Amino acid sequence: MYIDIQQACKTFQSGSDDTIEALKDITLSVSQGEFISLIGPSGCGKSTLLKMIAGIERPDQGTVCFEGKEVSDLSPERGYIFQDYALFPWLTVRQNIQFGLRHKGKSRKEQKLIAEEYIEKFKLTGADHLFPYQLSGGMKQRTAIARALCLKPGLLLMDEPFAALDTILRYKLQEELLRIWGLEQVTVLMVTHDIEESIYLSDRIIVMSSRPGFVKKELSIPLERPRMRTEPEFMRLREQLTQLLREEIEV
Ligand SMILES: Nc1ncnc2c1ncn2[C@@H]1O[C@H](COP(=O)(O)OP(=O)(O)OP(=O)(O)O)[C@@H](O)[C@H]1O
Repeated sequence: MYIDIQQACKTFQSGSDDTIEALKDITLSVSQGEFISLIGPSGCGKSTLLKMIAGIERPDQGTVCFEGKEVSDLSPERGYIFQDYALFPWLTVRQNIQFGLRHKGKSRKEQKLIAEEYIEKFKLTGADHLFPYQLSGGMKQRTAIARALCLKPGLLLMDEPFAALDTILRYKLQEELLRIWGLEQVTVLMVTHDIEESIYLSDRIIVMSSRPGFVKKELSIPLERPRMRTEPEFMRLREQLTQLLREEIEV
């Protein structure tokens, strides 16, 4: 199994005495090449789970394995895209993309060639000399994905990558992400709050319970791509997921 999580638990200390039980007995397996969405109420531990797979957080109990080995540290094999993209503000688009390549020990010539390829692939030509504060939300997002993907990770972990974007741009970038996913043969695990987005993109949707988060339901999406948001099966799945989430969210 590509990712294998067995009964992982995570509790955080908040203040001197209080603890927050974020994740409880998470068991989850992911095959290579799958596109998975994690969906669940706010604060149920989705980001924590993603960070455990990235190697940013460690479980208190249970195991998180990637390609058969327990995750103990960050690795370029597991690209992580933060909620706010975390671009380096003092570097241009091109320099942001080249950054990881330099650290991976690529020669200057290779860095330039690979950066150029990804600037083109992500339609950032003409914006390559701009700094993050000069970019639109979509450009920031494309730079962050290009920066992660140019390192050729096997796994792409994305934390609400489209949350800050307007609907049309979000649709366009969802299509773009599917295109890249098909092209790069990368496995994707994405956190989202958007039910429609999860159905449009995923092979499988993992629905988490409210905190402490556990896997409430796994839903395979049998629809052919490209998917139509208006087709009856899409709408039925949307209704089913809405109902599952409603049960978890107290108002
Ligand atoms: N480093 C930390 N220290 C203390 N508490 C934390 C830490 N990281 C997360 N938490 C707490 O753990 C719980 C789960 O947080 P997490 O960010 O994983 O949830 P989430 O499902 O991604 O939330 P959202 O959907 O709102 O982004 C929350 O109650 C959060 O406050």
